Amino acid sequence: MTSAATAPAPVAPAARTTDALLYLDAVSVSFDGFKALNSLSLVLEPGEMRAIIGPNGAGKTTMMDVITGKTRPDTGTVLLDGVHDLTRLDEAAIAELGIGRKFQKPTVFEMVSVEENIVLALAGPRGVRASLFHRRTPQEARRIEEVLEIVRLGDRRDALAGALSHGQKQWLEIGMLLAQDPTLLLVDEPVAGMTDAETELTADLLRRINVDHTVVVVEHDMSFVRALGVKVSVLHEGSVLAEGSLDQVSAEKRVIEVYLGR
Ligand SMILES: Nc1ncnc2c1ncn2[C@@H]1O[C@H](COP(=O)(O)OP(=O)(O)OP(=O)(O)O)[C@@H](O)[C@H]1O
Repeated sequence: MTSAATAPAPVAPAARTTDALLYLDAVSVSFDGFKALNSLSLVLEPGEMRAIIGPNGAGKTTMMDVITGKTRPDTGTVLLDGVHDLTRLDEAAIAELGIGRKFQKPTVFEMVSVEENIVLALAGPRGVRASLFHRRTPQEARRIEEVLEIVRLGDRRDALAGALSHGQKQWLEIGMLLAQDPTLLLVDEPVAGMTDAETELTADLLRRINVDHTVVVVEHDMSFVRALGVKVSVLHEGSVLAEGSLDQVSAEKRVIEVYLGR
């Protein structure tokens, strides 16, 4: 029998330690001794949109992998909403908490319509047949309309996703992410391969999404980052080299040396 003196202390609910939506502190990741992240610290306020830039190999993808649970850091703190320790959760649990990620290459269901792609994303794990044939609730129907409108694909709703342009496929995939209404959207190089006009529209689209979502965008295209008009973090060799407006970081000597001036 356990005596009162040795009984385990009651577990207190996790105390909120920061007001940040996303809090990374001193995060390091090594691959065979090479530090892909080297004591990276980054704080994202609720409702913020942040652009992440930096040369190839700076650690941008690895940072996204750590946030989504794909890669476990060797050391460091990663908190969502000040209470959820993301280093202890797997990818499914992190997605469940409301972190959605869009990879660089669009992965839409090409053989079904644009609208059906949104329906499938909205349904989550309900299964393809069940989601395409079940009767939509008014709330679901409203959400589908809203998402189609935000990603500017209302007039292509009946087109097969496979028939869309590259840019439209990217927007559709962003729409599929939005359908699940994540708290935090991570978007990896959304405008790579887009025309200038599509790039401009994508900046508008992300600004619209940022009205009610927190967003992190990794991108190399500086005209796009300028159009976003948000705070920028420059990564280099696995840590943050500079932070501020694009004009501020662009004026920093080290940033010009390692990235912008090349
Ligand atoms: N699984 C892995 N095994 C070994 N090395 C890795 C692994 N993943 C990333 N790296 C290395 O870690 C470093 C950071 O890579 P990462 O992909 O995070 O950079 P990045 O900033 O996203 O680059 P890019 O702009 O080219 O996408 C690179 O040197 C890369 O080769």
